[in-house]
Amino acid sequence: MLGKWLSGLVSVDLPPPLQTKAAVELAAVRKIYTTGAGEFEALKGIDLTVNAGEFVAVVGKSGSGKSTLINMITGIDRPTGGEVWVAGTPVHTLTENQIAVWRGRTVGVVFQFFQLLPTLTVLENVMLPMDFCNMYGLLERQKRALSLLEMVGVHEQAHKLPGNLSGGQQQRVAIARSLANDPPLLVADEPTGNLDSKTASAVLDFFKELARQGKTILMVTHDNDLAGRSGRIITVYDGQVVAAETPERVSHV
Ligand SMILES: Nc1ncnc2c1ncn2[C@@H]1O[C@H](COP(=O)(O)OP(=O)(O)OP(=O)(O)O)[C@@H](O)[C@H]1O
Repeated sequence: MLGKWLSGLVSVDLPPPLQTKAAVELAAVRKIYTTGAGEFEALKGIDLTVNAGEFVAVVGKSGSGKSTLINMITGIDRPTGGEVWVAGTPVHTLTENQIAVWRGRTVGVVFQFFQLLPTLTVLENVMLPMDFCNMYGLLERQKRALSLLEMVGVHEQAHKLPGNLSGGQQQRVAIARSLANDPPLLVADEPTGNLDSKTASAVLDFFKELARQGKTILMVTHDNDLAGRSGRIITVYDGQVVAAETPERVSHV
């Protein structure tokens, strides 16, 4: 059943991306949640441009709309209005199947609680996005997964189950997995929220290095010190972007 669905996805066509310098462009993005208590406008017309190779931290109080914003960019959820462009693809126009394929190839996602599959080995977890998108040959997938694990320093754990690794090691595996299909954009929602400060700092260094190599990184964080080490801080307040400053500027306001 799953295999049939996956092979169906492999044949899904995506619109050819437009040539653009921007990695992410949001225009007048709105998100309204409908609940039993009525409608709630979580995003109130967001305009935002992030260029390729930028490392951007997204900060803001709890409930301000950071995760909702990130979910619009990854296609995990859809905007009620406005446009979301990622690397020249109009994400807001894609079908559900197109979004699944597009995300697998274009966006690496890292979560606070790692979300590794507990019954697969570390190696299999990292190979999963390549299997899902039918990227690289079968032998190449394993080689590539091992080299990504080596890059994040956990290759010796490759044949263990995630539950046998520390939190910091699991997050490194999750980062390796997010890079499996060599996506141009990495989106991390509170990636260090469950890590001690030393491990969190190491994860941040790793993101900085990836940005230096040309990846675009968007990281939601509650940690102002870590945000200050990114290239740019975007502050979300009450469903709106209220500041998009350089860290130097933000640290003085
Ligand atoms: N599925 C949903 N249905 C209804 N309301 C939602 C839903 N998801 C989020 N919200 C509401 O939208 C607002 C923004 O939520 P969001 O999770 O984006 O904020 P956040 O800044 O990421 O918060 P946190 O830092 O606590 O994760 C909140 O008021 C939240 O309660």
